[in-house]
Amino acid sequence: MAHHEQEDQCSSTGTIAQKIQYPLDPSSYKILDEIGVGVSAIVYKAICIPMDSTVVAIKAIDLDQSRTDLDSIRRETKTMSLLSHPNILNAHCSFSVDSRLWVVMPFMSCGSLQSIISSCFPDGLPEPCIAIVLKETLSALSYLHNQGHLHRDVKAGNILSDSDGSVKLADFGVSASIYEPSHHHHHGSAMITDMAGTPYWMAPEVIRSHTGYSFKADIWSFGITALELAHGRPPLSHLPPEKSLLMKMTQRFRFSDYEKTLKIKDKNKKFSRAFKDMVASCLDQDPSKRPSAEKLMKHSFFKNCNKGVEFFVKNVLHGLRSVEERFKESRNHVGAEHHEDEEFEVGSSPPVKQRRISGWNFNEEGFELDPVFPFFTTESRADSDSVVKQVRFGGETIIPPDRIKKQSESDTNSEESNLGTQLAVHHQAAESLMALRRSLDEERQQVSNMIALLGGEISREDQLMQIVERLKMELETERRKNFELEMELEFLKHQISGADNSGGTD
Ligand SMILES: Nc1ncnc2c1ncn2[C@@H]1O[C@H](COP(=O)(O)OP(=O)(O)OP(=O)(O)O)[C@@H](O)[C@H]1O
Repeated sequence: MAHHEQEDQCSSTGTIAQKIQYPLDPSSYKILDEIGVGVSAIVYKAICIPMDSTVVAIKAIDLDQSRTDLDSIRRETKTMSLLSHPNILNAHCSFSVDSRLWVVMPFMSCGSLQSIISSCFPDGLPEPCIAIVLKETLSALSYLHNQGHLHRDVKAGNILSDSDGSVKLADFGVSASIYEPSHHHHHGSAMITDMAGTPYWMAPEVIRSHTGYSFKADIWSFGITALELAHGRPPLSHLPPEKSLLMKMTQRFRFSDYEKTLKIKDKNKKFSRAFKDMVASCLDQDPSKRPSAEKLMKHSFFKNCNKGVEFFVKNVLHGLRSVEERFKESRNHVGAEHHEDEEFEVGSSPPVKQRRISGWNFNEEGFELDPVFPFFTTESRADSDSVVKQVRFGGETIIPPDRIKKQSESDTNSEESNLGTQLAVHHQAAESLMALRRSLDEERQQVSNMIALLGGEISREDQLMQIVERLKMELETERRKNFELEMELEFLKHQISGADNSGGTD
């Protein structure tokens, strides 16, 4: 039974009267296939029967999971329908069907850039194609910002593409207003104090939330999207999407550090200086230092992007299987290989377990950001001798193949004993760190003694410089190790609360 909550968005205003009005009842549409699943929505490919069977996409949003009322949605969709830009995907119409809101929109036959990457370019797109996609997206963002709107959920999953190479930014307003309804305007400028968007793409000030959300937060997400397109997934996506954890990480995120890791990790992958510079400017911790969308358009990366959409069509879209086929395949794939790779699954609720992704690793030698969670497992209860330690290789966490099976068995059978063992191992690690610190102190003392003995041969200034240098290095090492332990502890807490929750429901 359909309720026509959504009035005609188009005919009521003379300004866009030429826009075709799509029917507002579900019986006018025939659903053909499922093409995607979001957090609380399913996206279908459908035809609109009275409209010469035009192919459309219908996003069916579960209103029970939303915190807003239909009036706000209606207002938001109305605002949206007044916006018009070649790189913005406008919905045809929307109406409610039982507890779902159907948003009918043009069908973009290649789906989202996220779906393209996940099925065909797991390691990311070639730079000239990234430039094309980002340029089009930025043009949409610049328009939105100039009109006084924020997007609040910029990511590859919301950039859609058609087979002719057109690129459109989608999900403006609808999802944002539905999932995150309360907007507070401070001092006349648009500042939103609630959480919006998806954690990995969120700017640090948005995660901290009390400082508010402004246009510059969209620019941060744009920078993260650039990295997502370049490497197949956003930074930190191997961490559980808990905001508390991501807050700590994002605040420490420095693009320069991140870049160093990538150099070590992915030697064959070379990006231009202009690209890196553009991304770095978006990922400045200080929002006021990030460029506006308009200014970013003038960046040399976009100015020198001389390849047209044909290049994108030829190198990415050409020969791509249909979005529905890819979606089906990804679902089967996820079902079959779930135990091997627990990365983000299209169509599932956000993952609660640690995801073993080797693509993003911040913890190379001499590098501060390393949220690597050591993967320990046991063959027998709390027997520290039988603990299988992870083997770190080129920044990836590799579990010896013969251990994987045992590990997955023990994962399910003795999760608690694993946690116990992990805590014991962490305790040991903490102790060995203390021991290391003691031995460093001793060594420092010996060096001082030596210096005192050799006093006549090295100048006092040089001696002091040497000591300072050495202490600096030691401090850096300690800081890194402490950070590592802190992250591991967070992860363990996360696992323990996960185990508690699942224990409660059994
Ligand atoms: N208009 C469209 N035309 C073609 N495919 C679409 C369209 N809209 C969405 N899709 C496909 O459906 C998938 C899921 O879309 P949806 O907007 O629900 O999820 P999302 O943006 O990835 O996640 P979230 O729910 O967090 O916004 C997209 O990745 C895309 O491949």
